[in-house]
Amino acid sequence: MVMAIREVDWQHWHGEMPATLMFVVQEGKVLLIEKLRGIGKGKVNGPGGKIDPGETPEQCVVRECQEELHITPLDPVKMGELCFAMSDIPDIHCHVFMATRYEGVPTATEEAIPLWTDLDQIPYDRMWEDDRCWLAGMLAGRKFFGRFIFEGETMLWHELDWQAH
Ligand SMILES: CNc1ncnc2c1ncn2[C@@H]1O[C@H](COP(=O)(O)OP(=O)(O)OP(=O)(O)O)[C@@H](O)[C@H]1O
Repeated sequence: MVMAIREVDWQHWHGEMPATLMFVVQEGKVLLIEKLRGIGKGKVNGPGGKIDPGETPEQCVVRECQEELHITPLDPVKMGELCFAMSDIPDIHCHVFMATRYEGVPTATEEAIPLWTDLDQIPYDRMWEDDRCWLAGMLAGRKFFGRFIFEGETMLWHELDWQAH
């Protein structure tokens, strides 16, 4: 069977669901989570979630880290944006941040289990497929803009632009 790739008019695309992700990096490790509920339950990802009405992406990513891990990232830096055209859930527009400092102690909650991960041991086989395209480059300090088409959990198409240095 040949699967038709969904046509997406990216010029006029608008992600119905704005969301965020945070990657705290310290001493050669990145703070990932095993996500216990919501979209991508069971997968490894950064902490993050949906932006509430009236919230900025930065406010959201700090709140989500507080809720999911009981930490407050300090001075979040916006690293990129991810546009996900999804097949079975609303399209997601995700704002991705990094931080090198935080307050609090990463703590397991009902939403997430913290996983300090060596930068050279990222468990891509337990993560969303798109992470293979951008996560390593971002952790190396590069800013990006990506567009992806998913059918369920399978990535069918992607396009990634890296900001010039
Ligand atoms: C398709 N490829 C993908 N690759 C990488 N990350 C992805 C992703 N698709 C979704 N994500 C992230 O998953 C979280 C969903 O948000 P989600 O956990 O459902 O939101 P929130 O915590 O607000 O949930 P509840 O409202 O409590 O259920 C959010 O960080 C979002 O950026």
